[in-house]
Amino acid sequence: MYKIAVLPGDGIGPEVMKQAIKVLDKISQKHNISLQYEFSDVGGIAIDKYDTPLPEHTLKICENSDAILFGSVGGPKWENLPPDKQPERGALLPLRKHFNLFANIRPVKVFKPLKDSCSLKDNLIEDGIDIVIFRELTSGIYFGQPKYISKDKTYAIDTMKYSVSEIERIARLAFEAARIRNNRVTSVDKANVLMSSILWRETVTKLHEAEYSDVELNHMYVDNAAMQLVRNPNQFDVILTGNMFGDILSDEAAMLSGSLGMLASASINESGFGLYEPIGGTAPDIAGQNIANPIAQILSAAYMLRYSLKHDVAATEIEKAIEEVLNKGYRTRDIYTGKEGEVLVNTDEMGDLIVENL
Ligand SMILES: NC(=O)C1=CN([C@@H]2O[C@H](COP(=O)(O)OP(=O)(O)OC[C@H]3O[C@@H](n4cnc5c(N)ncnc54)[C@H](O)[C@@H]3O)[C@@H](O)[C@H]2O)C=CC1
Ligand SMILES: CC(C)CC(=O)C(=O)O
Ligand SMILES: [Mg+2]
Repeated sequence: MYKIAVLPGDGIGPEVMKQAIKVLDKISQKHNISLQYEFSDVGGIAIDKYDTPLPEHTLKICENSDAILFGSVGGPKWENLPPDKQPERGALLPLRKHFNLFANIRPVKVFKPLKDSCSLKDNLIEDGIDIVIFRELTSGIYFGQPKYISKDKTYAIDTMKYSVSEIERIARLAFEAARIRNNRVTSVDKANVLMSSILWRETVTKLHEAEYSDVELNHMYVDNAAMQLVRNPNQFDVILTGNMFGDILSDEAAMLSGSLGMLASASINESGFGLYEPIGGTAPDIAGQNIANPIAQILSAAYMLRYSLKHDVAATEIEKAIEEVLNKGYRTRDIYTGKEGEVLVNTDEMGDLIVENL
């Protein structure tokens, strides 16, 4: 029996999590996988209830679980609180740090039926797109100290710090992934300006020479990478990068797949424990309307089955069911283009359709 900590969070989090649970219920029944969900509050909803974004009992539930299925946290209601009390800084980042989830893996795939929703022209995605971003998740500028706004509020400081061991451990995973994919790693940095990026580049180069010289490696500045992702995404196989660059590039890459609502991620530590979440946020602009795309959350559940629970067949079946539903023309609003054959559905309906196709 697997214990799953389920933390829906804020905004669209609970709406899309409900769909992921429906899918997990169906697939676990089908494959006789015993799942025990432990729901708990995190983020803004936890601030409202317990005056803290990461209550002790939520952390305990996560510690006693085999994996964490996470929605997303934050929203306008909580953004003026002191920094440490805000949902993102006070819950999500501490959770990532607490479990040492240093590797954030963000696969970018275009489901063929969504060619028309993709922000690129058809000819660019004829062969599909299959990229995976390895983003360092527990260090870099989001965590480096010092980090403060001066008392008189005339300046502020963030620190972009990376150690060799932090760079090596994420780079190693990226090289290993490339070996079982198309054998290419693009390491993205800003080594023409940042000291941490100079060390990043040197470290990746040394590791490559010492242990992974069979993998093709090239280095790219992040500004160029942002442009190249739109110009010619198929040049990328594995993208290896730091915390902030990976955050930004993966939102950009989401538009290759049609919508931020389509991409999920796995954040794992050295022992394989993982937190699984959509790459996007709480989407306050559409929350509460039953129109969000639940596919990213459902894919997060599939990645959880694959990476933490080692049920690859079940995960693949979920991915196939999603493809099938898209093939039949069903679209939530974010991926709806109005073309003949498309049927606009809401969040609940999309969840039900995926369950039916399992
Ligand atoms: N992992 C997390 O918990 C994250 C939390 N956030 C937080 O979320 C809040 C809102 O942030 P934003 O910058 O607006 O980013 P966002 O990712 O929530 O939304 C950006 C845009 O994408 C759309 N979108 C996102 N997910 C969607 C889905 N599943 N279906 C359809 N459309 C979708 C939204 O409607 C919006 O127009 C902030 O408080 C932010 O800090 C942001 C990113 C990640
Ligand atoms: C709080 C943010 C770092 C969350 C985010 O945007 C992400 O992890 O993609
Ligand atoms: Mg982000």
